[in-house]
Amino acid sequence: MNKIKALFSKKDMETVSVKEVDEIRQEEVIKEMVPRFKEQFELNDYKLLCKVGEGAFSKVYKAVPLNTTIAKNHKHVAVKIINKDNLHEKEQKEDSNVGKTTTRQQVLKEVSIHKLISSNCENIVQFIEFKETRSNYYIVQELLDGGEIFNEIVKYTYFSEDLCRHVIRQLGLAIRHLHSMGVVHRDIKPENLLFNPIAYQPNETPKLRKSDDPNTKVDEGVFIPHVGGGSIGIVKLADFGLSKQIFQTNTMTPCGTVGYTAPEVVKDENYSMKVDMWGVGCVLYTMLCGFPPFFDDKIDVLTEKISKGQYTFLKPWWDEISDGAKRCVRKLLEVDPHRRYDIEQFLQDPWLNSFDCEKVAQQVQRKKSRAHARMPPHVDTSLLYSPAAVAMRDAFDISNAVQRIEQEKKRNLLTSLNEDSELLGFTATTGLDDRMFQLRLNSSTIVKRRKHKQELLANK
Ligand SMILES: Nc1ncnc2c1ncn2[C@@H]1O[C@H](COP(=O)(O)OP(=O)(O)OP(=O)(O)O)[C@@H](O)[C@H]1O
Repeated sequence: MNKIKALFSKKDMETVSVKEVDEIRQEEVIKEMVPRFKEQFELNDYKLLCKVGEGAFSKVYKAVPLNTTIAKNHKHVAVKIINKDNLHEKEQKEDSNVGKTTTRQQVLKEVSIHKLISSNCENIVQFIEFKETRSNYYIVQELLDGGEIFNEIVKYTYFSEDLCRHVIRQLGLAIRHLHSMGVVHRDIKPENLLFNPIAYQPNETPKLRKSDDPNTKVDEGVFIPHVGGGSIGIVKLADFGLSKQIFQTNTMTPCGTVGYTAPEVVKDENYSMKVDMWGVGCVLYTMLCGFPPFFDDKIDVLTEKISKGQYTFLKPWWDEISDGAKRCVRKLLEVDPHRRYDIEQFLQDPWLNSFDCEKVAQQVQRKKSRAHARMPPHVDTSLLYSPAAVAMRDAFDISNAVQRIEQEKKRNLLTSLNEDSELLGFTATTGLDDRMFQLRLNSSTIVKRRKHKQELLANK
């Protein structure tokens, strides 16, 4: 209350605005709040409000800066907290997380790289400061209120080509900045793309593809060039835990998230900046159709598919996607890194530079009216709109993939076949190799993730 008294003593009653008093009150209330999280005890300069994310070794909180210099520029921030004890415990239990941030030196490396690259690029999450206490490391960064692009893919099932261009171009600009500083990210995935939200504008007539279930497809709304679509505005690249400054030298450290890892990495060959371009290809593919290019429950089969570049533009999901978009994906998912797009080539790609919302909208509208007539009668529409997106994170996370292999070994095949109600599966019906796109997604994994999301929301 002293601050309020001071304010009144400086100004006369009439000139003190309600807003000024409210702001001070809010500040005082926040300071007095009882800490809800154990991570708060050693952290004096920030008030943790709620958990906004979690990684293999960290928890990320939305927080209010109490230090006025930081509060001047940031009403809220994101504090990534890495607990030192958890880190060592996990390190011993999960040797599958090789290459992830583990030691103090690696945390400091993440910090120094993030610091180095976050200025002068609008598409990289801004670094604010680093703190270390007895129990934790704290990496303070700008808060991206929208959350992960991953969740938006799950929400809308896939993105329109306009929205894909909007997102992937911004990722491209972030990567150009990184690569120009000799830094390779090595973990490009939709979970590491965060965004600032914009107001959602519904479409008068929602656009549908023939693979959509009209009862459940959430429309992404109006796309506004250079502003965004859905509720996705500015997109920024996050998580520099696997980044490495390599300059001209090639690197051989295994890293990344299995499904998005480049062939030269899974084959243990020397690799370069081009691994990020493979990641861009995987993200673009996933945004365009709603499921990832490489998918398999068995890690060795998945690895084999990646190393051979075995992916397809599956029917019917890819039928309405333009040739330009497919060409761009092909140039990125090129097994030979020498033939793969580099960042400059990607940013000059004709499809990427062809904003044509009107034309696309008309085409979609025309196709929509024919959509149901063309739907093959044997295709179960309830399985078309990708449940794969919901399971993507699990499917691509190294530790989860390894866990699944273990579970699979334990599980008797017959029992698992009898658990029909627990398995969501679909097999495409074209002449292509079925194994390429047979997805068997364990619904319990989906349920677990949904529960986890509910807990996160409840904590907010
Ligand atoms: N600046 C931010 N603003 C908002 N949310 C964030 C921010 N940084 C991270 N998050 C959320 O926290 C999650 C985990 O953060 P991050 O990826 O940095 O942690 P990690 O431990 O390195 O994760 P991983 O296991 O993927 O390596 C992100 O996927 C995102 O949902």
